Amino acid sequence: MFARRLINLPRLSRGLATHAGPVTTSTPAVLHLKTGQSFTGRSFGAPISIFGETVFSTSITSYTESMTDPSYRGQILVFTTPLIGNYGVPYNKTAVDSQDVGVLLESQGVQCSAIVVADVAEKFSHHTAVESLASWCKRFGVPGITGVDTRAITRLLRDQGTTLGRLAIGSDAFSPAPMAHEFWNPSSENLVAQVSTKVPYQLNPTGDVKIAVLDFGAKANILRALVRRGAAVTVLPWNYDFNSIRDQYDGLFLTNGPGDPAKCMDAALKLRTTLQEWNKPVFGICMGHQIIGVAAGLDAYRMTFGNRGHNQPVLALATSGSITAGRVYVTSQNHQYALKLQDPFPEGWEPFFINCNDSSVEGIKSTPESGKKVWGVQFHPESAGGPLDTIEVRSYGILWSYAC
Ligand SMILES: NC(=O)CC[C@H](N)C(=O)O
Repeated sequence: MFARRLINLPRLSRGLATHAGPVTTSTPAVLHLKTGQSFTGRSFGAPISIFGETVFSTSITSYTESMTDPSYRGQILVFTTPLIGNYGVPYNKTAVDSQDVGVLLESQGVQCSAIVVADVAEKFSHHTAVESLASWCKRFGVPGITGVDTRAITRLLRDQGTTLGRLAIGSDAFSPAPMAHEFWNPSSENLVAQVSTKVPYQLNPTGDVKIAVLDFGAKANILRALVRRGAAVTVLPWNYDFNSIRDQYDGLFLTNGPGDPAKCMDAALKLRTTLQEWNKPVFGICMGHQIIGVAAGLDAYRMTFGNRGHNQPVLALATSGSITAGRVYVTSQNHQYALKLQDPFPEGWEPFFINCNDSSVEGIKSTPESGKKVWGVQFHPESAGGPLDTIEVRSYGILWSYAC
């Protein structure tokens, strides 16, 4: 597959590996926060003004993966790492066949609404790079602001919590900040319905284990991870009635996705029936984990500023598969909501991981006595980008448990 991917890369990708030249303009840009603060800088990317939910990520690398993750839909993403864009953007297409999801990054295009960086790289250099971060943003209609104090913005977001924002570009930058009621709130919409597949499709149909995937806004690497382990994958819209076809499958997977899990109650109620009546493996990541938790009887809540970055430590509370109770794993995360830790847990369920920084629930599983094989993790074991500590979670999630 690797060789095929190289063959399919266009010549362009090698010819333009390094670029020198200005990527910013002198066009002014202002980031307004609903809480009243404004930050003035310079514009890059698309010269358009937008609203969004302002969040910060502590990831040092993988801006391309983060920005193409559908879970960032509607968000103005502040990078705490000062220099962003220095390795450019790779060609985002791979071979299109039934075994490949067709993209190198996490989806076809940029998903976040805007980005905020201290210092956008004027030069980029990487052997896979075909364009600058600024030109990529421009092509996808995504504005950026550079030259702002991202440390100050991050401190505000940590203290005040995730805040609605507006990135005003060009002449809009000279207009007064919007009134509090004018800020658009992406969480008021069903973002999952916007990013989920509209029609079912298959990957690797000749695979030996048949997995149905409920798509809440899947990162491509989740689908790759299943296909590479030999699964025949059927991707279904987020609210598809899986119970009507479940007999055809060996396992069910629920993906990550943007926004408030409360917007996906329909899926959680259908899943409750699945969990009651079906004993095959079910596994979920991030939004998928939250939906499993809600279906199991737990509550989800909105965190103050969420967890976003590739350096989030989680403590395992149970031993299962390659995971050992008492060990800490470094994980990749991107979430604003979490499941409430309650005591006791609903019957048949137990906490699996807990966050070492804020004690939020990072994983749940069915108990051994329940006779079920159900797991959910709040973090991203598929690690694109991010550390590989929990990489095996994805195997035992469905395929390992099926094989055992
Ligand atoms: N990455 C995700 O799936 C995010 C889950 C959910 N939308 C949240 O923000 O908590």
